[in-house]
Amino acid sequence: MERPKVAFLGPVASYTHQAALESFPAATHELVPYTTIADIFQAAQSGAVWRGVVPFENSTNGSVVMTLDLLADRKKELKDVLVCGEAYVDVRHCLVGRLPKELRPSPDQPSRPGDDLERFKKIKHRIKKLYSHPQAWGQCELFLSEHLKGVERQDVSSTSKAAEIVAQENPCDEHFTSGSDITQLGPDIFGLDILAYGIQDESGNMTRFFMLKKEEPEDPIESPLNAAISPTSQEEEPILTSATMPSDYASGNPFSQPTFKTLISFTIPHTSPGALAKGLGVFGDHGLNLTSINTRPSLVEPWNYLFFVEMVGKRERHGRGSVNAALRDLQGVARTWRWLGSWEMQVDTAV
Ligand SMILES: O=C(O)C(=O)C[C@]1(C(=O)O)C=C[C@@H](O)C=C1
Repeated sequence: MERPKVAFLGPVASYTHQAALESFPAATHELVPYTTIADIFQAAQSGAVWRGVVPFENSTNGSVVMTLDLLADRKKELKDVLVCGEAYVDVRHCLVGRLPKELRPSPDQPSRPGDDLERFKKIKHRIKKLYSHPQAWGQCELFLSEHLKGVERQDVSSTSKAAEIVAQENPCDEHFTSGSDITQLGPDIFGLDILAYGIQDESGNMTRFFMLKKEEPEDPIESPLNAAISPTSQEEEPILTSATMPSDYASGNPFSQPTFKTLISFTIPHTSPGALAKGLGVFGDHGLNLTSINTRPSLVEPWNYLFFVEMVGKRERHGRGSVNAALRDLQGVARTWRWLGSWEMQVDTAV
């Protein structure tokens, strides 16, 4: 039987690949590498894949701007893409490259903690260029500024792409000029050596990933997509809700009800004083706990923004509940809004 396709940011061994493997086992899913986060959104929109996995935010370096910009969907080419899940992955960056033969640890000699750093100090002057995903630099700033200050950095589409380039540029130890950081899966796959383990600034460094899908008929009715909301569309919107789940999230109780999260984007009339406070106020009015807020330029007019809010709760097709009620109120104060999905919340392992 054909396995459902899942898109991830390739090549293999990126953190997005790791997140995809954790949520969609390779035995039952076909994991397909894509070059950019935009390609993954497009593959979800076109139905070329059943699910897509994209990074959303990192605990050290914050939001992944590319993902927010695609969720903003300014060209209205991704109108059916919804977030349908999340996953947390521990991100332990490794600097990889090629060690000279004499410094390569022998397989039968277990290496001791700190060995890698001692080795690294002997060869760091040979590193002339670093490659990585832009999001990763900000997670490793302390190590990079202490040991590799001033070394040229080149942004590439993923940490595994960086490792692939480094492997090609350094076919043998005599040609060791560049390094990249990558998951611990990477060095074996690309035939590279780990020059330094765990170079991220924060030991608890984590990235949260979103699972994307194309909207399905059983999903709640889509909101008027980034379009002006007229009073009639407010009445026509058939929002039927049920009570949102009681929130004992992160309790770890296996018998508790699953808890959901919802992502909404909206724009406000910027010249109207208090518009943003009113927009955010509707969620508080309905007892909804906001879990993240982001903004991106709307690109409709300079200094106008699109706001993203994430909350605990679920928009449902049938019944009455807090998220649906808040969305009804939001229609009265927002210029445009869009529901971007509701999904079962996962517990951050650091909690
Ligand atoms: O380059 C990768 O390995 C990715 O999966 C991308 C990405 C990101 O965009 O945040 C994912 C996790 C890490 O935080 C660094 C990079």
